[in-house]
Amino acid sequence: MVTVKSEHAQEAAERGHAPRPVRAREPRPLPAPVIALRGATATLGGRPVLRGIDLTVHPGEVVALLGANGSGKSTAVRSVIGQVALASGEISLFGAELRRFRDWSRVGYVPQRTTAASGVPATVREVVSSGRLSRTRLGWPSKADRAAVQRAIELVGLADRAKDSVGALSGGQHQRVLIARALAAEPELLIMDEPMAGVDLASQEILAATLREQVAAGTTVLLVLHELGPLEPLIDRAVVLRDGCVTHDGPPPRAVGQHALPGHAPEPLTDSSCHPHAAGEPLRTGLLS
Ligand SMILES: Nc1ncnc2c1ncn2[C@@H]1O[C@H](COP(=O)(O)OP(=O)(O)OP(=O)(O)O)[C@@H](O)[C@H]1O
Repeated sequence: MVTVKSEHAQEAAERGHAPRPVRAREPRPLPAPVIALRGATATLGGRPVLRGIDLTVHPGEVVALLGANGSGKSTAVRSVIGQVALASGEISLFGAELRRFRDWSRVGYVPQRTTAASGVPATVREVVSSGRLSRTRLGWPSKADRAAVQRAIELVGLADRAKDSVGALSGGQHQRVLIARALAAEPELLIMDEPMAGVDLASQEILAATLREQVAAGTTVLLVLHELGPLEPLIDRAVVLRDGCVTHDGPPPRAVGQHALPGHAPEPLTDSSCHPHAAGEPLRTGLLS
């Protein structure tokens, strides 16, 4: 075998240096998805609600989960945070199997419209502070903890209401408190179930600005939405559910006509199995005409 040395290699050899081997650069491993659901099925009240869902959310992505009433959106996100047990399938968070995942301070969750106070008198600051508990060390809030709570309150535009009882707030303001509570822990992943439900346009704009700031800081977001509204420009990808199955996973669909409005009629349960959405196939989500 004849070995041909390059001029450079020969020079190096003459100087007593071994030529540096030229190695092909190894592909960098992709970061683990922040959320990965594979083949998720769930049954509630004896009825299949999730029927084999695959859902992946990558670091820094903003993914909207869309679909008609009862299509399984809330159940899907509740399964991600361990509130609904799967009948089969797998879930991982930040690369860890859900049942081994302990680092909940990395996750902020805004549930579907509930009252933040649950009848207990509490101020806006107290409710928002409760979202910081997972980060609080030694049982007493540090200066950084207090600053994070104040920042979260300011982000949602409630600085002037911080000392007010949440019971005295409007529905939209309530929703902002819940969002601030989730932001107080400075989570890497924010999961929100219909954050815009019942929120007036002015509050929606505030929430959209808040979210824009989180996304710019690198937060990963999974949102359940009925309509894209002011959040549309932030959304990288939409996953559409229908009858517990994914019917679309890709660019956000354009909501048109009356189906773009909230409160549209649920779709009838017609399929008995999941059929992945084929490219070009019309989307039937209840959001679209
Ligand atoms: N705890 C429960 N027990 C029994 N059935 C349930 C329960 N929770 C939800 N369901 C049913 O599961 C199905 C999916 O509900 P889910 O709340 O996930 O839908 P969704 O897409 O979030 O709907 P919406 O847009 O109305 O919030 C619905 O038919 C609902 O009635």
